[in-house]
Amino acid sequence: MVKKLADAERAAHLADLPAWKLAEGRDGITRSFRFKDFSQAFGFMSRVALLAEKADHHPEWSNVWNRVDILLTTHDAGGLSMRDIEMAKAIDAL
Ligand SMILES: C[C@H](O)[C@H](O)[C@H]1CNC2=NC(N)=NC(=O)C2=N1
Repeated sequence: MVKKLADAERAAHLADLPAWKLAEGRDGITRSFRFKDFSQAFGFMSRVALLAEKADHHPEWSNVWNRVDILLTTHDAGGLSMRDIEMAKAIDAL
């Protein structure tokens, strides 16, 4: 059973993810992406979707034209877990 990260763990892992921030009002991490146009944004979302399926760990996200906003939180843990950290690193590596 995946567990929520403790405060000290969060700080350590977030130091490696400078583009991600702790979410307001949700126990997770968020990042906003801007692309040239909708087609680029959707292509990015398609790649993230494949990562999510492979990891069985899925983002909460929204898309408006060239903007993609992602929240990563672990529903099974009720908050931020290592699965979110690992998914954020995989997304940053796309
Ligand atoms: C049954 C399935 O493995 C689980 O529901 C997975 C699916 N994707 C998931 N995604 C996220 N973000 N959190 C989860 O706890 C989670 N659990």
